[in-house]
Amino acid sequence: MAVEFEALRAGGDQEPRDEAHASVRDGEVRGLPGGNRWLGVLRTPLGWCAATLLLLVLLLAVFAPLLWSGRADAIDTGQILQGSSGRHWLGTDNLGRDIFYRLLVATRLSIALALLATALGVATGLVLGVAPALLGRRVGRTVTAVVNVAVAFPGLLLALFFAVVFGVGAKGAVLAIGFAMAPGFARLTQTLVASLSERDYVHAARVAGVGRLRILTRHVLPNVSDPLIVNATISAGGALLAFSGLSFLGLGVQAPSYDWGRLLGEGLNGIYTHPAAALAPGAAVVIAGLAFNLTGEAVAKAVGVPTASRSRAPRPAEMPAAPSATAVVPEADAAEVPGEQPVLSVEGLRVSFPGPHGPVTAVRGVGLNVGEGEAVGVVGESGSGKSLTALAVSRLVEHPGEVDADRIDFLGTSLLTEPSHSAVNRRLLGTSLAMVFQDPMTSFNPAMRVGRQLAEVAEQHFGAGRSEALSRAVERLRQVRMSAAARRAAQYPHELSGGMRQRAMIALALMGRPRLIVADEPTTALDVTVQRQVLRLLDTVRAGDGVALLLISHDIHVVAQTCDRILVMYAGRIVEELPSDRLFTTAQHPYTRALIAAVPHMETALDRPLTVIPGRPVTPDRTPAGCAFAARCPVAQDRCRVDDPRLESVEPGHRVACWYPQTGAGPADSLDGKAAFTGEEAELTAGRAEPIAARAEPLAGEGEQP
Ligand SMILES: Nc1ncnc2c1ncn2[C@@H]1O[C@H](COP(=O)(O)OP(=O)(O)OP(=O)(O)O)[C@@H](O)[C@H]1O
Repeated sequence: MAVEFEALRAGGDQEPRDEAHASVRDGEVRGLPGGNRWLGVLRTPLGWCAATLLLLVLLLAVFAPLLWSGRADAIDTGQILQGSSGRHWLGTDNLGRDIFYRLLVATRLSIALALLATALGVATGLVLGVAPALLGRRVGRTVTAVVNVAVAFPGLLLALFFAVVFGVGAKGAVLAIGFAMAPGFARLTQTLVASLSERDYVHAARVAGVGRLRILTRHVLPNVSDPLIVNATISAGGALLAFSGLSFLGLGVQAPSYDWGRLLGEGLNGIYTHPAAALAPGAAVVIAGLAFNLTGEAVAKAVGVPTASRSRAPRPAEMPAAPSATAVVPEADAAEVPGEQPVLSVEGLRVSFPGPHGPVTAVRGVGLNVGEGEAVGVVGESGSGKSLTALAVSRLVEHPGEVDADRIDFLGTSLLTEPSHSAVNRRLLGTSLAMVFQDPMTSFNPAMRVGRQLAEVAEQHFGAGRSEALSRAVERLRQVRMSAAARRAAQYPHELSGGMRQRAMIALALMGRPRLIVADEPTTALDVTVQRQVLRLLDTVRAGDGVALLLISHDIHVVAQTCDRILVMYAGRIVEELPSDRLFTTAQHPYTRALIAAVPHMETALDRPLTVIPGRPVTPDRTPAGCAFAARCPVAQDRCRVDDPRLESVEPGHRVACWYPQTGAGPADSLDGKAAFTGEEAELTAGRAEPIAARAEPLAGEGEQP
């Protein structure tokens, strides 16, 4: 019993089952229908053994009491405590009753009580497991702490404790075993829910204003059901063993009822004279327990969930390597957007996470404005804080991340006056802000049809009925040039190609009435052709509907082609802001110029090494004093290593945070010959920043096949 409980507890500590889900979906992507997978598993030794044993146990549980209860209960005082014989295969008990028939009849009670206890354990565990996601942070933390304490107790000890609390008898034992199993399930559920709540499609649902309960029931629980079912099946074997143990100790089933544990206890008195009477109930417990365990393993194999016997060891959590050195940063105001009030206005945005030596600030005083219908690109190396900035303005940074800002105004309303998940923020962001994430596969709930996911926004925000919402979803899919939109709406995300999924994601973004689309690396996972189509689609949407766009990318050419203005981020700060048509001619920050120079292009000489930016980007926990780029900068002076420069305006619409901005006709001029740059930069001219809308090519979505 303890072994099974501990296995369940260990399951709770395992890595989130992303791999499991990935493999399930991979199986589907490879085109294996669900039925074939199950048949395939049934043909394996594990599959047919599990199926045969389970069938045998269930048949006995259903039919044995109907067929043989008369014989099992028949008292024969002339045959008391007989050994095995042709008439009584396993001998008789102290009232002369046939032990073999009693054993068969006891199957029903033994199995039923074990299943009941398992159901109670799973249900209680589920409630405790989802509570932190549903309740506020404080209550959630308390529930998690209680679960953690309960998990620390050995399962056997908990079961015995509850058995004493709930009293002797079958009912008390069911409650005892059920509640003893609950902490393990709660931990497993918490881990699974927590791992899924960081998925893009959950973020997307959250930003679309879908409530917590609905997110949990529609987007999270259906996707964690596989591992829970597998663990429940395996735990049923443990519950059977636990129940037999309690009955054996006299704490479970009471006379005149009997289960295998009770028969085992009675048989033990004569173990030396009639061993079969004790061994047979023990064997029955082992066989039935094996049936549940093997079934659990077979189910796991079919759905692709790693079980305790098939999973790898948990990885230790990643720890920051060095003491936090959060630099003090000069605050920068966002550049003015000419004309009307900006759609988004952010000032002094900081995002920090707790570190071993105090908070580590990953976004350090970012200020930005996005005007009506304007496309603003955020570019920078990996880890520069682009995604966190996007998540922070969308109010999606999760605990323990802390967002602090002087101002985050969206459509003239401050998002800081209300808690991030407040109904006011949800409504405002849900209808007017949309997010498009990098990975179109993780951006959709794999268990829901595409059309339904789109329709959810219309149902949630516009009170549309089911069919009306679905027709709106199909209409939006058509708008993003999805071929056979109605058919695609009825498909699951894995049935669409990567480009189609990203189009569907944009259609999802358009289900509300977005005034701003935040697209975080929307084309990184796509090939070059599809990338162009998606970028052009975003541009068309922007031009057609006047939707503002905040496009995040590590590819400076992608943002230059798509956006009006570019913000270059380094180490959690904006180091340069300029119009994209001036990027290749007048960029002044050495980092921006290095980024431009590092991108190979058609004219790049293939016989020379590609240009790279020397050194590595700084991490938030090792941000140095002074300019964070100084250690990699070919023009840095002593001052750069001491004082961090402010983001200062150098000309209208152009701001640079550098003590020694590089001026000249092209980014390469003043840096030519320095370590980070080559003469190839000179070839990067203004003509390269051709806006996508200027091209006459049609969108080529129709021909795309999944
Ligand atoms: N939940 C978190 N806890 C601690 N640090 C985090 C967390 N999320 C992000 N960071 C850190 O914040 C920094 C900025 O992360 P962010 O994801 O914004 O970078 P990015 O520029 O978007 O990079 P990429 O292009 O690779 O996504 C990184 O150093 C990252 O390690």
